[in-house]
Amino acid sequence: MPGKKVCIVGSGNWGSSIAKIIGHNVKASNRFDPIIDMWVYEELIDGKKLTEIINTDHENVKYLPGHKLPKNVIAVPDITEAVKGAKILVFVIPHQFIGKLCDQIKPHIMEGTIGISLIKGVDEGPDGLKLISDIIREKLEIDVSVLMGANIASEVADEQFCETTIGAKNDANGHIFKELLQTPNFRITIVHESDTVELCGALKNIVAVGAGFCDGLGFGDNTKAASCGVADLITTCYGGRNRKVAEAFVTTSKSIAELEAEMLNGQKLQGPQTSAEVYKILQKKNMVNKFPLFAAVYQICFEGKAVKEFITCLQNHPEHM
Ligand SMILES: NC(=O)C1=CN([C@@H]2O[C@H](COP(=O)(O)OP(=O)(O)OC[C@H]3O[C@@H](n4cnc5c(N)ncnc54)[C@H](O)[C@@H]3O)[C@@H](O)[C@H]2O)C=CC1
Ligand SMILES: O=C(CO)COP(=O)(O)O
Repeated sequence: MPGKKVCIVGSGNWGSSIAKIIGHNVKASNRFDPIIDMWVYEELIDGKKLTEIINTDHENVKYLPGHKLPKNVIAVPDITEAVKGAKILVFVIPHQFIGKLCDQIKPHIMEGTIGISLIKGVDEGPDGLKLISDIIREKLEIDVSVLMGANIASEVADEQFCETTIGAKNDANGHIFKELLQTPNFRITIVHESDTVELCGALKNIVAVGAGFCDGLGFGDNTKAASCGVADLITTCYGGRNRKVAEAFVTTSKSIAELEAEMLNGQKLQGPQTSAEVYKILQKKNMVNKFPLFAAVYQICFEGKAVKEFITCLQNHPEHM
């Protein structure tokens, strides 16, 4: 029986790192088709199409420069072409683009297709918070697992050791994804509580923005750790893009949007937007007071609250009263 075709939906910083892993792993297993299609949001780099550069030089020169992708990873600019015939879909795009993309993919979904989301973010549903995996699940009517962890893309691409978690409601599918994604330096644990895994991955980005504020304001380690938990939180609060841009927000007094464009060369922040989505949900549920850190990050990023008030917001936590 021929191996199942895999399509990677996305090709940013994390998408390209994951493509490196998947490209290698499919060669070692007859469960998968050895050719991988990777959907690339087309753009011109010095007048040349990014897909052509990737397919010729085997490097995503914009989003993961300095790393060669395996030659069996083929960049495809048309999403319908990329997903054609695929039974395994790996979603790895900034969360704000997922809804539209799923609508384009839907007519091409084959029976028995499964998906995994590596996307950190949330959306707002009619009853409150909506998981990105739920958007994919509902729009495409497929089983969706998630993968989240303390996984800064460039370090994974450098093959530095790290751990990650697959949340899989369907155990057998979780194991298929583990075979597709695990390497000696990218160790995977599978758990059933998929929603919890996804929620932690999404919400840590808001905390990372808070950590960047602390760095920008020159606070010490105790203060920064007051907003910090474990694993992905630690990583993101020291090494991530959300933290870096939030620090520059304090030291340059430019807007988050300006800094994102200036500092990230097309890469996208997930933290500020997640804080906005979460804030709206908390308001609807009358729960803003229970989440002072999330509320403060939102108000500083979007409502002009002075960043020097950041700690004041946290000092007034109801738990401390
Ligand atoms: N970069 C990292 O270290 C990690 C990222 N993640 C998560 O992975 C997800 C994807 O992030 P990255 O791969 O880092 O992306 P990125 O932030 O590096 O790149 C942005 C990507 O969005 C694409 N894009 C721009 N406009 C678009 C549009 N209108 N429609 C569709 N795509 C468009 C760009 O072509 C590019 O591929 C995010 O949810 C992020 O939180 C998770 C773990 C690590
Ligand atoms: O999710 C990440 C590390 O696990 C990357 O975080 P940033 O998007 O803040 O770089």
